[in-house]
Amino acid sequence: MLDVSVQHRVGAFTLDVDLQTASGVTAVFGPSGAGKTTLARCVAGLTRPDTGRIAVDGRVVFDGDTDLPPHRRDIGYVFQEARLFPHLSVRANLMYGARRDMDPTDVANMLGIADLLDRRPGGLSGGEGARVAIGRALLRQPKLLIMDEPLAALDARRRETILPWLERLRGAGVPILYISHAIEEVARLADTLVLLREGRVVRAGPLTEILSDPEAAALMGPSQAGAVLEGDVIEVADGLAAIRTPAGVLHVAGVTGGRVRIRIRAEDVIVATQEPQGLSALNTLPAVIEAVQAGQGPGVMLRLQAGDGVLLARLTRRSFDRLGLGVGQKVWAVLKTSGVARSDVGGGS
Ligand SMILES: Nc1ncnc2c1ncn2[C@@H]1O[C@H](COP(=O)(O)OP(=O)(O)OP(=O)(O)O)[C@@H](O)[C@H]1O
Repeated sequence: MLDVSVQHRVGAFTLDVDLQTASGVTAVFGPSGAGKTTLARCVAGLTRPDTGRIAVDGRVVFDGDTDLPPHRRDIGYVFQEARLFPHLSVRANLMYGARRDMDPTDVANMLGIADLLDRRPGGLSGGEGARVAIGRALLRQPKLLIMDEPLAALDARRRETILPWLERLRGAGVPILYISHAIEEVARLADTLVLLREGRVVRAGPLTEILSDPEAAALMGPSQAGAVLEGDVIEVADGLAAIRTPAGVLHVAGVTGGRVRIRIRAEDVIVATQEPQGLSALNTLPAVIEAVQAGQGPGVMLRLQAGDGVLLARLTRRSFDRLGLGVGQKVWAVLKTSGVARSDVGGGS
């Protein structure tokens, strides 16, 4: 879908990236200053890299000879702020740059903005404005949609309301390059994860694989680490959903049905050497320690194989030593399930 090899220097910073993405959502994740926006701008044609080659859907948009302007690259770009035209209606904003014979109805329905078509952007909430901006980009029928921190300008509550719409976008078939430094967003939306640091790709691969890799967790910062499990709701009772995941059945509140993704933060996993009794936590899974990654600080990251699923657990070195833990040992993982996301899309695990 996207084939990028670019080198670009700005001031003291050098971007040097080789990246090939598949269909679906590719998240580019990294700390502030990693070069995420610079990469997105090079792909979109807003920044001209010093050297390199960029192909979108097999078509070269930049190399030594070619440098197509942004509007000829068949790329949609959604920025942090919606950047809507205040004097145009929502409908006219949506249709801006789209083929005249396009009908915005389907896209407006998908994004839940069909009732807003005759309004002006001035009266829209931040979340509504963001959805209009996404709809406008989609209506140009891009070969690639770049979303650069599209939720960063929204508060936590608005982010929460718009994420399900973005989850629906995953099913719309347009490949998405999703730039973010918010791991919760990335864990909910992405199929493929690219870790960018200091202008370079340090890891790239399937999201679930990278998020369950202790070495990648160390690169991302241990407080961000957490494996993602995908599963199906098999029953809902007392407000709790039973979800069948590869790691076992988990019970989670706030989920109604369908296929879901659950991010389990490494900090929310407690490890016990015996099956715990009389515990308030709902989710206890038998597991085997598969790998141990010692950090520079007081923490140790464990990779646990639970059934056919993988979990990460972060313990203090002191607890690790006290419990006499090691690779190959059978343990019990006790989960404080958090960060549960509803996802309509059967991404498979
Ligand atoms: N015009 C410029 N002149 C000098 N340095 C620049 C310029 N533009 C970007 N940089 C530097 O390039 C580096 C990468 O910036 P970039 O905006 O791509 O990072 P980012 O990963 O998107 O960060 P954030 O998450 O904070 O948006 C930063 O160190 C930034 O200061």
